[in-house]
Amino acid sequence: MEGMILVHVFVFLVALISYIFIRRNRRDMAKLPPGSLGWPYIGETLQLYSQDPNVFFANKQKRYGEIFKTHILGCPSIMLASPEAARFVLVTQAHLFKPTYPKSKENLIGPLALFFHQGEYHTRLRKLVQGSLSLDNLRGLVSDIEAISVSTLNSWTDGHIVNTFYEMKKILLHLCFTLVYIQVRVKFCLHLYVLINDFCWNCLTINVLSFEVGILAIFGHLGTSQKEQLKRNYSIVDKGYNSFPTKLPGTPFKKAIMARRQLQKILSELISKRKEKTSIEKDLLGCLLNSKDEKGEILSEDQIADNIIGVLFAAQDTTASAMTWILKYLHDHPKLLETVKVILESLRMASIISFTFREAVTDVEYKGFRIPKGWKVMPLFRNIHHNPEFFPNPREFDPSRFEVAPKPNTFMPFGSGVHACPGNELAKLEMLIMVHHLVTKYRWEVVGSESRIQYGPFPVPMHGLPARFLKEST
Ligand code: HEM
Repeated sequence: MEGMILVHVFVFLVALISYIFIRRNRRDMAKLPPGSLGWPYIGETLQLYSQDPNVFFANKQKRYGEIFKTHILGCPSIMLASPEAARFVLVTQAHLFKPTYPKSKENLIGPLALFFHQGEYHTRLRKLVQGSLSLDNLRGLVSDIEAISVSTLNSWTDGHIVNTFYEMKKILLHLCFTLVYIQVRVKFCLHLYVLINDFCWNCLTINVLSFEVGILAIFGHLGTSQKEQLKRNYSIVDKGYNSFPTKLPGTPFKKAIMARRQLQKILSELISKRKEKTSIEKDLLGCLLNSKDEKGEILSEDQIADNIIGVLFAAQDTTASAMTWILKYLHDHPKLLETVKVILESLRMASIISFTFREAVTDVEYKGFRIPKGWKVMPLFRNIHHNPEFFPNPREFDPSRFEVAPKPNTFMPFGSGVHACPGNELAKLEMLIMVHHLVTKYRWEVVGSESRIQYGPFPVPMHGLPARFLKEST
């Protein structure tokens, strides 16, 4: 009897060891995806910067297929250009990949902002942000958005040439103030584009009138000096965000760090003032201030500030860029007035967020390929949106393709999974209102025939789409 037990134990152990051995071997055997890691350390960074990044990725996909490796900005990376792979990283196996940003950007926005985190903290913050951007809350904003859009559009019609992108940003700045009670805008940057970007941000001077009205709508009556401080610091952070991250005195980055500190101070004062109020507001600041976790803990002031700045950062250039593209496509295809489809097709064509970043937190195997721990993983939204298998003649602007819903996971302008965009309804609302007023009451012509794109960091028609606007006589 004892002998039998020993034999069973022996057989079981042999089976177990073989299983572990085979599994490990299989994992070791799983190879890295095809592709080139380029030169030591610099990898393929130079190739990437010497051309349009979208061409770089598209050529790679042609050569290696839907999953390939490269090495950029000092990071070994794996690019994923199929809907299934994007879903794997962003949705089904999201816990195996963490969000990743350069430290310099993280510090400028605020390291406690939700998109740098995953797990419990992220879930808690996300609920609050989503709550403040709920359809119920947005309904209350419709008339504000309309008023802002109409007054901005009217201000364009005196015959001068408008830098469309820059003007769109003003609208959004305005709206953001209304939305979250704060004063900073930092661009939602995908760090590959940081050094590519030579777009001139100097043109950012916040429109005094809209700034004043926004401040009034948000804070009631603020002292002139406080308003001026907000305006000044806001534009400094904005300028420094995409500059080279050096702390040498006098550089735009160093100035941005200092401006960010100032904003923190101003925000802190505004938070204290809000705390003194007895009424409970439903906006983002209200949601963050009133939140308690299961232990009854409230959010710290830094957590609140970083997340307010973070939401603004995520909200502004993305929507301004999308609206500028919509204007361009509407201008190029004047007969297409079916607003919703035009917006969707513009989002597909422009693919504002061309890709996103994650980092593998452990060795991961995907379709027989190994994604080593610590490597960057990039789902390439643009490549998916421009794949003829999912969108025939992908370079053609054709809103009618949205008469039929796209196949699952092939259309992700707002991302997917736990970090998908909580502001997507607001963005769509803004775009709808803006386009509605534009096409019903205004006409415009694009000045010049520039077809190039600039990245700042999001794709925008060159020079921000200079255009002249006319109000239609009623
Ligand atoms: C056309 C406009 C917009 C586009 C194309 C866009 C796109 C995206 C995408 C693709 C992501 C996911 C990034 C990732 O997975 O790494 C994202 C995240 C985010 N977006 Fe947007 N967005 C837009 C407008 C907005 C607006 C208006 C807001 C807020 C008012 C906003 C707030 C956020 C936030 C807070 C996140 C991070 C969510 C998280 O990490 O859980 N976005 N956005």
